[in-house]
Amino acid sequence: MIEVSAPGKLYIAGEYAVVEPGHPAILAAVDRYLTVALTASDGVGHVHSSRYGHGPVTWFHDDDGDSIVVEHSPLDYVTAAIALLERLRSERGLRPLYYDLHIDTGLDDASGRKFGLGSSAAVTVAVIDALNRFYELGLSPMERFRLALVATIHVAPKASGGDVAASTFGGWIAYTAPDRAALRALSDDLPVADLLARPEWDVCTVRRLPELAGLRMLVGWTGSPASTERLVHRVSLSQERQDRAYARFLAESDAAVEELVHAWGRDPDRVLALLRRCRRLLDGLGRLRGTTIETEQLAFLCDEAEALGAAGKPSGAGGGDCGIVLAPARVGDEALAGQWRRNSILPLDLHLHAPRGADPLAAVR
Ligand SMILES: Nc1ncnc2c1ncn2[C@@H]1O[C@H](COP(=O)(O)OP(=O)(O)O)[C@@H](O)[C@H]1O
Ligand SMILES: C[C@@](O)(CCOP(=O)(O)OP(=O)(O)O)CC(=O)O
Repeated sequence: MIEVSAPGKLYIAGEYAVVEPGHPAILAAVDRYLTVALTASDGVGHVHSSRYGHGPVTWFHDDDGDSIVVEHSPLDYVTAAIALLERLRSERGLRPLYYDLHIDTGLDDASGRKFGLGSSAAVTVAVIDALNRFYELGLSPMERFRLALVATIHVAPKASGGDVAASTFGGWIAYTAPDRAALRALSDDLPVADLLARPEWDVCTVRRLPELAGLRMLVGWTGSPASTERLVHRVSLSQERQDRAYARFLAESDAAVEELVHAWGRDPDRVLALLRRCRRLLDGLGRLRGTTIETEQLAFLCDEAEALGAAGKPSGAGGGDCGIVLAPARVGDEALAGQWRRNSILPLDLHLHAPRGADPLAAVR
């Protein structure tokens, strides 16, 4: 049996901007995991997961052995990852084999509450990792990341892949996305090995951030996001003014995130000031788009943090889910968590998932 696990993630800064190729975000991998156990099987493959309701997803090789057929499956990250790795396996002239996957997620809580810790990325990364070991493909971490991102954009074409990078590489990272639309357009026609080496990846960067100096991260969960429709408001600006404001958002986000990257391991006060700035940029984007990124609870979490001399921000798409706080030692956990509980914000006991083994990433200097 092969067993692998992949960590969840939290966005720290740069969300939304990161959807545009080449624009940076900072993420953390966190110590909650999704596990995939692979066992060899015969004649048919099964995927077992609580996510699939009553029965497993069933798949088998087609007659040529160069693609898989999935029975009764919704478009899905797991089968997208299997299909892509099986293509690569076939390109390498390796014999098709059968296996069962058992997926066990620790990213949601026992009662099924979804914390928004990036389960789709973790499951994709873990399946690629398991199949790499099973077929002994010898893929590097960067190749596994690229494969997981290509599988992801088969299901969610707009996803930036920041969560995929955090889950693959662990620790704190700075990330910029490739042009996913271009890669997706190429992905069915090119051999997988060629796709991984395309120039479209050049703008995609993953950099290693050092330990966070003088601050610690706290995470509060405000509940699952409300329906997007309820959070969408009418925007009265002309298209031209919206475009200009969006371009300004991107430029300001880039500047703040790059400064944050450089202050990260060095200057806690600067990190706090920049995180507060990122909070306001995100709120401004919400207003521009007519969506509520910073809900009342998230605003409360951020305001309380700022009042105590820390900094807080919605993490990810917003509209609910998690808020993060970076706090200096002088701000005690209980000061914040006590306030949170009175406002139905659940403190999550999450910490950084540090990268294991030799680090393939270039460090920020
Ligand atoms: N335990 C799991 N088993 C199988 N697939 C999973 C599992 N957890 C998540 N997924 C996949 O990821 C999708 C959830 O992705 P999404 O709604 O974007 O949430 P997240 O923000 O956690 O990534 C599910 O619909 C499913 O396809
Ligand atoms: C807006 C984003 O930049 C960040 C969204 O972060 P979340 O952590 O909220 O992600 P999901 O729950 O998977 O939708 C979109 C992106 O980067 O793809």
